[in-house]
Amino acid sequence: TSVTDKAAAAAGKTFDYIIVGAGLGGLTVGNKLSGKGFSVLIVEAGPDLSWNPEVFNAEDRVFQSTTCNWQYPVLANNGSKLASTIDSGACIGGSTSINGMVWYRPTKAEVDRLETLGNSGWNWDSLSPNEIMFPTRYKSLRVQASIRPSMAIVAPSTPPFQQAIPFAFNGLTVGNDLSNRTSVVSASTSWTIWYDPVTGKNRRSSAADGLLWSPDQQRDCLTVIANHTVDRVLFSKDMTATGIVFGSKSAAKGKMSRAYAKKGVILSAGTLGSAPILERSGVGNAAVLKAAGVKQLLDLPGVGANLNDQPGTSTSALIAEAFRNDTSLVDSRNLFGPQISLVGIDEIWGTGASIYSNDLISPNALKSRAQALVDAGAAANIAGAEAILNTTISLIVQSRLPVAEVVAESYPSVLSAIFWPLMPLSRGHVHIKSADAFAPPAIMPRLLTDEFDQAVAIAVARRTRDLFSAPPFKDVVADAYLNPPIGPNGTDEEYLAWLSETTSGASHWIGATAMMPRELGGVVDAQLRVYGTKNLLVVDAGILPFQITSHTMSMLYAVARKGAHAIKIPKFIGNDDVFYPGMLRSPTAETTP
Ligand SMILES: Cc1cc2nc3c(=O)[nH]c(=O)nc-3n(C[C@H](O)[C@H](O)[C@H](O)COP(=O)(O)OP(=O)(O)OC[C@H]3O[C@@H](n4cnc5c(N)ncnc54)[C@H](O)[C@@H]3O)c2cc1C
Repeated sequence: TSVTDKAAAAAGKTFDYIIVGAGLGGLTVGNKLSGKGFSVLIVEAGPDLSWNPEVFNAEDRVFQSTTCNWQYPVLANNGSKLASTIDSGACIGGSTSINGMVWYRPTKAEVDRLETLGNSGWNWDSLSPNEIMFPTRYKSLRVQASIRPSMAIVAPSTPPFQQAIPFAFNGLTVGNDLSNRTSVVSASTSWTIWYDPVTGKNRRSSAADGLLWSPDQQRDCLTVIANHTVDRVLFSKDMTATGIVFGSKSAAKGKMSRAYAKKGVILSAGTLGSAPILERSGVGNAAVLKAAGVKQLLDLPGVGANLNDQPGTSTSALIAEAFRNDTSLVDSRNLFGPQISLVGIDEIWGTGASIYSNDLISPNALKSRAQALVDAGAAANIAGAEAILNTTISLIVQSRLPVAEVVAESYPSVLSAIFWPLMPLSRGHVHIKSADAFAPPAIMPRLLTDEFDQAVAIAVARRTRDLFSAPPFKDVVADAYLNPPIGPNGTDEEYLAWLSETTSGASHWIGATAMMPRELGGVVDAQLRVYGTKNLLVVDAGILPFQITSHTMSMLYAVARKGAHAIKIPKFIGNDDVFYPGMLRSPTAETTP
């Protein structure tokens, strides 16, 4: 494998495939295609930071670090610029170089819903979720990589949360393994890490670590160019993708180069990167392209719409001074300390859940929700908006999947409950503002604009505070209302005001190049091909039309694997496959390394 910063390695050259973005999707597909002998060029906007401990050392992970982070600017619902930014991986490895490393499987119900939304062949059986796992560098270390015994199941340091969480969420079953969940549980989780016996530390299993740097994954026919941004896709007259225009901002006068693809161009620039590339290439909504000064080649109004993330924030309580060194209570920033609970509408509202489910399934409510999305430019048309909303609603109401995730953590002076609605109905958009490849896109997430999402967030905020004022925390907490500083009788309006100030995306951005029928506003078909084009695919998180309850990574490795399959590699799953079944072992079966 050749990894370089030099445009000359590709300028004017022709490859079988060109992949845009060296993140989870791009590296997975690149690994598969080059593994079958195709010549592959991957162009990545960010640098190689594999040497940087903030990236490789899982235990020194820095939250919201500026390292390898686009920190995309973000717009409020009224169009004004917010002070907060959006985290997204900006180096080789993409977001897997900076993410939270939490890993568990999606459920059958939601995977099967991809097919009922009109994506033939996308179901539980064909995606083989029982084989969904992450790549790691050393096969021999795969058991340690899946989960460390010290944090297996419920981390020993978290029993107080285990005791308290069912108090806050009525009827919540305390389970032990999110990876194999069949219903709501409260548990620790698996991490995309591997244990390095040489340093005695856990290393991050990023897509780059497992698929690019790994000694047994080297290729003669794979070239990766770092520090070069892809501006646009080149098309022939019949809209066949023939290559890309790319360049580095620092090169003299931003000089751009071209590279050519015989068999295909694959966009894997992430949800917030691929839609802008399509738009700069003339593919998208007519009004957006006109405003940006880009000539439209293909009308595809769904590009950039349907943008979605889970709206996250956290409540916290102040621990009384006498208990701040109590290790049975405080996990001291233990990487494996957080305990995750997934809660459904029944655990949140009990018998009152029917008020919400009746509203969700009401045809009139559906119509006005869909109209609101179209009016906001968050859906291409009413039929598409209704189809997507209905999919999520049926997962909430019929399948009774969890609607919120609560991550409980304890620090020396505070107990904290980070949470987000898991299956939001709110949608936003991401578009270009100009044809400048180096200008950030205009991102308007419109988080918590749907009343159901608001209701879930308000209720979970209240419930997590019940948790702090109940046993076993009651006697050790000095102030159960530290954040938000809203007392026990806070109104919905007070909570909503706090939520709108503090909420930001959970970093699971999806949907801006959604896979669904074109007439519903879809951007790619079930083979991940961009409608109306030839030899152009999108393989990244943007193709997921609705949220998955398992964080995105596990699902996306399956998407990328299926994407590579769609490119028709003969004998795709074989001995050379890098996804090791050993990862699937139940955490209970782990042994000390
Ligand atoms: C802070 C954070 C925490 C997260 N935590 C978790 C977690 O704990 N568990 C989990 O399952 N998921 C988590 N995720 C989500 C998960 O990592 C992402 O969903 C996943 O990596 C997305 O894969 P992707 O291929 O779509 O994009 P990415 O992996 O982001 O890759 C896109 C790549 O394209 C490059 N690029 C963008 N534009 C261009 C351009 N114009 N030219 C060339 N290159 C370009 C980017 O620099 C990037 O390297 C987290 C994400 C973040 C950011």
